Amino acid sequence: MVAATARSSAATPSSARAPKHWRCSTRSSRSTRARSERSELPSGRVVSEEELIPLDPGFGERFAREKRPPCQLYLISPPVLGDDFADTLAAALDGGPVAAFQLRLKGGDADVLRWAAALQPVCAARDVAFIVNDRADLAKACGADGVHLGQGDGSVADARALLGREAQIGVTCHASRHLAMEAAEAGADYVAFGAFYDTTTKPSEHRPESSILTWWTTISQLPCVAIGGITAANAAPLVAAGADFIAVSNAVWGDPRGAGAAVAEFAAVLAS
Ligand SMILES: Cc1ncc(COP(=O)(O)OP(=O)(O)O)c(N)n1
Ligand SMILES: Cc1nc(C(=O)O)sc1CCOP(=O)(O)O
Ligand SMILES: [Mg+2]
Repeated sequence: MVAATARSSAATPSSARAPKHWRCSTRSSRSTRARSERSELPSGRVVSEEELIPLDPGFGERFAREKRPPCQLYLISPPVLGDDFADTLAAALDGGPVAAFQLRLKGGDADVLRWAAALQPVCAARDVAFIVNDRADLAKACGADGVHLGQGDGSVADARALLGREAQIGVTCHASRHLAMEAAEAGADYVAFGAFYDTTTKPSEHRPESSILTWWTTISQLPCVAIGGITAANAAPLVAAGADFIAVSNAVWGDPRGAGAAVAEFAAVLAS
């Protein structure tokens, strides 16, 4: 995905590719389907199996996990961008290794396209994948490397048809193993779990345990992203649990020392 080998460039904006071995999804689609069955409680409420059988926090210790590339940083833009944000982004990306940057703006199309034009070259010059949030059509319009889709942002199939096989398509999966398996089967390039910690950037009622990352990396080669309230001080358990990427917004853009210093601190955590 956004990644280990993100190779974004101005000339070939869609060239951020996942290593081939990260592309295939789950090892066994048969077990995937079995695990995602749904049951009906006596009350009539339909629940997924995962709600009935919580994950054993020690799950990962009983399985050998394949070695994966080290965890990388995935930056999420602030919700509102100041006039000098292109410079702020450049400072952030120069602070340490960053795999991807997501443009996450909730204003109009014109705002997204204007900022994409300003920020994409900053990312491309540094080999950082440029991902557009929510909208495959806008990702296509600006030649982004990919799109991040929430559960209400359209299907992976439609985004793939529009953006092509090289595009990086990520899917929000909250705290749900079921959603992650569905996303993988639909052809996503990464699954995102969150929010792991309190965050004011995007209120979330979902609070996964870090063990969901361990579970995912045990059953799937597809990269997983951890998001939500992540700081340099609280990232380590998520990295240890298996996150392939940590996605961060406020801890970088809100750092009083500046975004570059914040990225450098994350780099130190990821290197340790
Ligand atoms: C990497 C990553 N993970 C999760 C999200 C959240 O997406 P979504 O649930 O659609 O919410 P919004 O960000 O659109 O408000 C994300 N953007 N990126
Ligand atoms: C955009 C987003 N999605 C989340 C999810 O749980 O899916 S949490 C989140 C906010 C991430 O920003 P910060 O690093 O400032 O908490
Ligand atoms: Mg969304």
